[in-house]
Amino acid sequence: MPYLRSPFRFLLHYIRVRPWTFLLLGLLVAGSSVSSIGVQYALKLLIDAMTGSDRIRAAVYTFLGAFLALVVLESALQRAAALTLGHATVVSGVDIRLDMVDYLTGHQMPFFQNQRAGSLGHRVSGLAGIFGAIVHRLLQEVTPPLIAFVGAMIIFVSIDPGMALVLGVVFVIVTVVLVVLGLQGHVHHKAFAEHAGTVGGELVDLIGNIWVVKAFAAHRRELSRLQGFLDDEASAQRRGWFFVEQMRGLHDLALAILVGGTLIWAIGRWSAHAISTGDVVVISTMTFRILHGSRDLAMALIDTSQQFSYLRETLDIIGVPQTLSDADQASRLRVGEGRVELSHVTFGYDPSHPVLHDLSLVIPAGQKVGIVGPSGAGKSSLLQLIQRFHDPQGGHVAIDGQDIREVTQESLRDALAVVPQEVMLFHRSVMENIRFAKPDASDEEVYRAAQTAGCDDFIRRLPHGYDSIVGERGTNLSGGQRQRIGIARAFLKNARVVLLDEATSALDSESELEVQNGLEALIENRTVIAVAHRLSTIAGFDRVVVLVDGRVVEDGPPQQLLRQKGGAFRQLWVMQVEGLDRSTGISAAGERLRHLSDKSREHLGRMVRNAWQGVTERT
Ligand SMILES: Nc1ncnc2c1ncn2[C@@H]1O[C@H](COP(=O)(O)OP(=O)(O)OP(=O)(O)O)[C@@H](O)[C@H]1O
Repeated sequence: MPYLRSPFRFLLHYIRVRPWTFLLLGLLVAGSSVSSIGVQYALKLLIDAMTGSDRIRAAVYTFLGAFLALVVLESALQRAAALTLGHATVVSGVDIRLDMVDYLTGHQMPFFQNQRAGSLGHRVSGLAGIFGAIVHRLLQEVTPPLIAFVGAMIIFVSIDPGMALVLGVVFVIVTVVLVVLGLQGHVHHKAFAEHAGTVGGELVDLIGNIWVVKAFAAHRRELSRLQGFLDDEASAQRRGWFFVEQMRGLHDLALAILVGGTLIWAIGRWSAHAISTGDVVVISTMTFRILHGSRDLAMALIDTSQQFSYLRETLDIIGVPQTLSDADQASRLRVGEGRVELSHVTFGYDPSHPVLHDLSLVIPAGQKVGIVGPSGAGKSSLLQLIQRFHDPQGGHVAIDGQDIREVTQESLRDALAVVPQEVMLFHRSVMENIRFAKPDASDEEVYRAAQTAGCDDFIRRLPHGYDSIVGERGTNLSGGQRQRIGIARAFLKNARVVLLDEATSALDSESELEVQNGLEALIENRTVIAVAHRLSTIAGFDRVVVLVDGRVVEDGPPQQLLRQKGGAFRQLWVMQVEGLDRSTGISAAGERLRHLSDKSREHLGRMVRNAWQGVTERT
């Protein structure tokens, strides 16, 4: 989106979305500022009519009427401007946040992994706030003093052009000096903003890791660490305030001297009968007004420049171009039987360090494939490529014969049901979380999905059954319960291709048995690609692919692979049957396999056999 590239374009974009509202707003603000000058001028005419030698009664009442009418008009226009401004910023704030979240969801997963979710959320809300603040400053604090200045100059020129020139120059000098000084103080505001950002980040981190804090009895330690950050923030804030107050004091002094000087001069001219009483009144009130306005103007300009820097910084983060967007001519994926093909796929998060090497796999529709291998072999990366969370640097992935880069990401993900290793749940009810897969599913369908996934019983035992709130990220549920809800959600989606990324990793043996039936129902008549550390999950699958360092080292039906003496799959199987748990067994095995990664595949196989010779012999 080009308007995310610069703060000006950003502002302009959201003004253009509602041109009439903002035009009306501009007219109302200008109208109320002009009326306020009219009020001053009507007052001058009124006083002149009252104090003039002829004292025409009718003229006095006419000017009084005009004065009162202008006072009412000014307030009415001001109120209308405030209401329109409120409306414009509120509705634009909704648009901005929706657009930003829409744009954010188009970023690749690493973008989110590299950012704190809390801070991104704050930035999205912050953008709406900044838009409102800038529009408010420009229309309520920059435009009125400028119009007042122009109006005052017109009145002063009609009274005394010399004085108009002097006051005009003074106004410009005072404003420029204040802006220059204010910008120097920018460094204090910047320092405060940075410290405030750090405190915010620390708080999010602390609360997000509250379990660790409690488990390590680190409550006092963390409080004193936080106190350090808060103290730094407080001193930066104090320096900023002190600076602003110094500026205000300086301005008040200049204001007193200038207004006093102007009045003395005006009264001198009035004594010499060069100007009227009304002129003296209008000169003094307008001088006071524009010099006061110069401070508001300077403050508003400084503030706006700071808001612009914050806007630029936020757009630099949120508005980075999306690296993985749909192709221009992308069509919807035409879902067929669910054939998945990876053809010569080479992929690395860092292209110079591939995690998958020239990998080819054809998975016919309806086949159930288990992907096994040591930790870091690239199993999850393979599933991510099928979901197109990344594009491979070489080769391609196709579903039902269509290259997934040529179909819309939405249609691709519609066609896949995924149960990840760590099931993410919204801070919503269980019902809403399961129904997320199919928003129009009836309650009955949700219950059925939950029963199939083996989670109906425990859900009904929750305090509010299906209406129970699962807590942020599902913290009110156990890991196994979350995973079963994840399976129910995938079941409800009813997609042709099912991806399981260690879907049973968080289940104990008892729960696993409960879920096994659910999983079997989920995968029935579907293409299944399952990453599994717990090999029992895939024992009944049609095929097992063993990945080591991003390469396929074995591929075949599990029974056949199990018969291969010294084969990698057999080694892994033996280790689990022998009772070695995942942390001591598979990971260690994985590490050992990984060290052999640079050897040829054949050599690797031989080394694997040797490495686990002892274990094999015991079988
Ligand atoms: N987002 C990422 N950015 C950079 N490197 C990554 C990222 N995700 C994974 N990797 C690296 O890619 C390699 C393969 O990781 P992957 O998660 O695919 O392995 P895996 O076989 O699924 O491992 P595990 O069984 O431990 O889950 C690892 O070296 C890992 O460190």
